Amino acid sequence: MTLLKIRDLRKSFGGLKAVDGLSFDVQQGEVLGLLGPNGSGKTTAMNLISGALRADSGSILLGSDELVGMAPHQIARLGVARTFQLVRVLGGMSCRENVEAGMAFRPDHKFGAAAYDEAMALLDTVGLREFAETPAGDLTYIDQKRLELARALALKPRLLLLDEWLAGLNPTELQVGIQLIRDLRAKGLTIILVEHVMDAVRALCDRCVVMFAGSKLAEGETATVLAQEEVITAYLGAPHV
Ligand SMILES: Nc1ncnc2c1ncn2[C@@H]1O[C@H](COP(=O)(O)OP(=O)(O)OP(=O)(O)O)[C@@H](O)[C@H]1O
Repeated sequence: MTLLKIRDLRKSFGGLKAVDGLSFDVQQGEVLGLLGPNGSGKTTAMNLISGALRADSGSILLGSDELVGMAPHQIARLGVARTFQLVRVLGGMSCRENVEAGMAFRPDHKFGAAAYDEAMALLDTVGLREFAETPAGDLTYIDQKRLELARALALKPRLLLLDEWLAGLNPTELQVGIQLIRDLRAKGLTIILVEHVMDAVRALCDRCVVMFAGSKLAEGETATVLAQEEVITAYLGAPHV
C-alpha cells in the first residue's frame, strides 16, 4: 500500500531549481533511502514534505491528504515527524520535557502522569532514560540526536523523516543507531532516510531514490541502485562513498 505519493514536485530559490520535477512513492512500512551528492535537493525535498518549505508546484499525497499548502503543524498532526540535519532541541528544558513537547502536536496528546510515563518510555527506547531530568543543552551532540528522535517519535508518526540522523556516529554508535531504526521499522513505521553513510543505507533501506541536481536520477532496490553506473558517477569524488 502506498503511504506517500510525490508527483512533479518543484521548488526554486531564485534561479536555482533545488527540486525539479521530483516524483516517487513510499510504500507503507518501508525504509526508503533518499540519496544524492551534496546540494542535490534531498533536504529541500524533506522540507517540502514536512511543510517547512512550500512547493512552487506539484503534489505530495499522504494517504488521501494533499500536504502541499499545509502548515508544518497541520502536517505534523497528520503524522509526519522529522529530525533535522542540524539538531534542534529545546536546550533549557529537560529531556523529558522536550519529549512531552513533541506529544503536544498529537491529536490525542496526553497530560500529567500519562505524558510522563510515555515520555520516559520513549527516552528508554533511545537510551536516554537516565538523562530524563538533564537539560537538553547539556547533552553531547550524539545524545541530542537521540533526543530529537524521541521527540519525533512522541508524535506517534505514520511517516518519519530522518535527515542524516546517523551522521557523525562512531562505529559502535552507528551499529546501535542502525538497530534502533530497524526496531522502528519492525514496529511498522514508514521511514524516509536521507543518509550519506552507505553502510547504513545498505543495512536499512529496502529501496532508494537517488537525486541529482533536483531531479530523480535512479530509483529501485538498494543494491541494484547503488551498482548503477550513473549513480556511481554522480557520487564520484564524494569522500563518504
Ligand atoms: N533556503 C535556501 N535558499 C537558497 N538556496 C538554497 C536554500 N536551501 C537550499 N538551497 C540550495 O538548494 C540546493 C539543494 O540544497 P539541499 O540542501 O536540498 O541539498 P542536499 O541534497 O540536502 O545537500 P546536502 O547533502 O549537502 O545536505 C543547493 O544548491 C542549496 O545551496
